[in-house]
Amino acid sequence: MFMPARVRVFTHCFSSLLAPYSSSSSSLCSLHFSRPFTTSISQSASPNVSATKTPKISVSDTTKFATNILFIPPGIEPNEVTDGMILTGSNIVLGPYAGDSKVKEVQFIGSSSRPKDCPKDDRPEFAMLGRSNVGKSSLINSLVRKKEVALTSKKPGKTQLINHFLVNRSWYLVDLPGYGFANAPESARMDWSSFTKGYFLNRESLVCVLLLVDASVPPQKIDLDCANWLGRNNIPMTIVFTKCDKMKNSKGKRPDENIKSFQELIKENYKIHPPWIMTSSATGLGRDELLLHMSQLRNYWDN
Ligand SMILES: Nc1nc2c(ncn2[C@@H]2O[C@H](COP(=O)(O)OP(=O)(O)OP(=O)(O)O)[C@@H](O)[C@H]2O)c(=O)[nH]1
Ligand SMILES: [Mg+2]
Repeated sequence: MFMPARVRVFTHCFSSLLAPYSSSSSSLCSLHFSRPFTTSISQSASPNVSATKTPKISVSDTTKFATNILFIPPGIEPNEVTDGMILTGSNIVLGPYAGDSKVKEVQFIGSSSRPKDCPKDDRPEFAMLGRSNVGKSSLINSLVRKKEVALTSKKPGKTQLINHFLVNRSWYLVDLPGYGFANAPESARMDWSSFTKGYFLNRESLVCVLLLVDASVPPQKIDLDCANWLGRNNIPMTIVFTKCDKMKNSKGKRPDENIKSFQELIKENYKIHPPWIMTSSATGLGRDELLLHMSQLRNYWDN
């Protein structure tokens, strides 16, 4: 049976034993659930990037404890994981598919108002998804180290179209309109469900969705609903916590506490925890690590 590569490999075993799902999008969730990606990897697959085999050294108690919530990429067995293979500020294990993650050039290719108008060249792509103002466009600028490749604003609703940015002439970063719009003017609201959902459900070249979650606020229902919707539709995601520099927040909880709460809520729905990483576009935190993670997803995809 034909199954897109992304479904075979990178979905995170969304549990069918879910607590009742309250989102109005539940009618879209009739697709089958995938098996854990770790069991669907071909044993004969060989990495197409050079990688030094990490010597087996003892695994700390922390790692042993965390193994069931680590993201273990293709090419590695859970018992091969050592502390040094886990990317800082994340649950992501770096595997043999990780390769050159340097951004040498970036080109803005164009904006599309409909998913069917997006580039048709099948290059692998990563899409930024998240509430309006969470920092999607800023993260693109941070990843490519350019200030205004993607336009940002303090006001929510800045990005209104599907914007494709070609990196190193070989893969795309895709900036998308945000959902939520809690503080946005009425004119900036849009029908996220018909516009952006169509993109996620039909884009064959989508390697992974980067689901951006603001770490400076407690978990929001709309973000959890979004994560659940992606899981139910077998769309692979990496949770990217943004604004982790906002540590001096005197009111409310700190980013690390908010991240922990979000993880706890996500854990209920995923048998295998999706990859997550802490970032800040203001300080560059997590930038290199996220690029490395994307390189391993991309290289496996290309394989
Ligand atoms: N402190 C801090 N501020 C950030 C960070 N990322 C983004 N911001 C700020 O958050 C605001 C929104 O950033 P954008 O990148 O435009 O957010 P967006 O998600 O693209 O928003 P929409 O296009 O409206 O959906 C801007 O004022 C950014 O400077 C971050 O990591 N730390
Ligand atoms: Mg934007």
